[in-house]
Amino acid sequence: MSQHTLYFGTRARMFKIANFQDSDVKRMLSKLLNVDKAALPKEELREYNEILAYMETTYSMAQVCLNEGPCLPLEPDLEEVMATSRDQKELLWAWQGWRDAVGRQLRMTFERYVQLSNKAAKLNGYQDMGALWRSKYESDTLQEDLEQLFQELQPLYLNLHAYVRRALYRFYGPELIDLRGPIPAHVLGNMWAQSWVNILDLALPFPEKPPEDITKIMQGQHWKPEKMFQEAEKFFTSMGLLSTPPEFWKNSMMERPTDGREVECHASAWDFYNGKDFRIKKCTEVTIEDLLSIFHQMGHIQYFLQYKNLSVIFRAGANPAFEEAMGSVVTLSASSHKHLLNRGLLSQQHQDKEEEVNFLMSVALEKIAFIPFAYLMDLFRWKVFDGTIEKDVYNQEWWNLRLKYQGLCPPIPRTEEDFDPGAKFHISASLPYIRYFLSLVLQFQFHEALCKASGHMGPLHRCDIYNSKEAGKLLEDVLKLGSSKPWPEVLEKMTGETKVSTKALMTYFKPLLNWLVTENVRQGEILGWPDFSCSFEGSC
Ligand SMILES: O=C(CCC(O)(O)[C@H](Cc1ccccc1)NC(=O)c1ccccc1)N[C@@H](Cc1ccccc1)C(=O)O
Ligand SMILES: [Zn+2]
Repeated sequence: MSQHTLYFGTRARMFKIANFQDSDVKRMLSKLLNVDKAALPKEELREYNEILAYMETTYSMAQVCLNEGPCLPLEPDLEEVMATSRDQKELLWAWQGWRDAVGRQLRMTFERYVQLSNKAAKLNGYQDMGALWRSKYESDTLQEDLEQLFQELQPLYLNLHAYVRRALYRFYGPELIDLRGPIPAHVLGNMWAQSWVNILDLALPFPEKPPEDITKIMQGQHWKPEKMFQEAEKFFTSMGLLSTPPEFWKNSMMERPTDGREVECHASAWDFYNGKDFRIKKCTEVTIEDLLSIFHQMGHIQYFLQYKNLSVIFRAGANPAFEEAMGSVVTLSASSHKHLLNRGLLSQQHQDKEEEVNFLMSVALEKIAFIPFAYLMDLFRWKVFDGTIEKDVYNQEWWNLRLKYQGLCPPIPRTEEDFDPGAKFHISASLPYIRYFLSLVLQFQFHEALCKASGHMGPLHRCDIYNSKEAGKLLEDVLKLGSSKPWPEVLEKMTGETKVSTKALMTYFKPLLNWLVTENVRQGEILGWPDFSCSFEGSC
């Protein structure tokens, strides 16, 4: 890949872009100029690839061993513990064990990774690797725009945080939860506290009206991974979009291999750039969470299929957030009560007002809780790359950001022997993350546009674009463009707007925000975490 990139990058450097008129040619040349890590001298490129391989292998092979007995991998075992255990000691065991097994091992390597990354970025004409990552968004106000989006979403997050803190206080008590302080990071139902949907049972607004357990229904109906993939594909073809070729079903890895092969289980979608071979790699479990994850991956595949006739250089999303948003926007319809009922995954016909608040809470625990996490992941790395965060304070600076943006703190004291950011896949795999923050806002903006195109009337959270050929056409026209046009033009084609806007997201969650504010006022909640000195024994 590096040889190919270098060959074309070197040739592109022989031309002066300003001398060309054709906007496509100018766009192609400017994209070809960035050769990423291939700019490194041979020896350093080899070292860099070894470092990348070591970090990703360490992550994918890591396990946490019980005193006497089996060792548990992250997927599905440790994630299952984090999702279902309500014993804070067991949660702490998994949380700490994972960070000891991965983060600690990567600390030194990560320091060398930063050096070589920045060297490669400089050889491509960028200040540091963070600048190179940000350049993919072709905007010189990216960081200010992101901060603005984050600020607009703060009221929603702060109200959710205060409400969930109260729910956890009710369950775990004052020795663990400080009602005026940050929340310990191990009791949110997820290894990185990036999604809180697994503690919905503790945070249900109307517990007397619990939602049906879709995972149980899927297992009761004997769903298998292949059927989950077919279900996701059917959503896209129902909109008149493209079906997957035979190679996809032959070459994808849909389950963790049982023949002893060690695989990287973090889900991913792959384009082999030959117009025929497209694959998903996922260690699928039969759960609703994995079904929605497969919708996300199938969104990547649909993008591959739609832009496969473009020049290779344009076979990418309009920007990295568009790539992530396409699958997630379909997930918004697929997870709606209307859709799940229609697909036989729910039996309860009618959803009353209170059940609707419960539903919106489950979506908020997934999507709103995610906002500050997705934002801080690259705030951290951009500061590491630009030298603001020096290597001897990596871990405390990570937790400063986790406190400032997420209102979390570590359940046990951390030191600079630890490297907690490394315990997240994307940091060990050198994968940028701001794309998911931007995708979160974009997917609601897209959802609103597609719902409008489908003729949907009524609240946004009841919209299901399944079977809508009009929505499919709108989506197809955008996906076909790949990265051949500047993304504001593509956004305008889809939504009529040229700027990313939180309006649609706020509209979607309006009924929940109203309920949350009323509830938090009734409880006299403090929004935020003024008591951030982690003095409580046991908590933080
Ligand atoms: O990481 C993912 C899903 C994996 C992926 O589809 O984004 C995957 C990441 C990856 C894995 C290995 C190599 C490269 C990228 N991205 C792709 O498969 C992908 C990305 C761009 C183009 C084509 C495919 N989601 C994020 C954020 C997220 C997204 C949606 C819901 C919840 C959470 C996470 O789990 O923290
Ligand atoms: Zn993705």
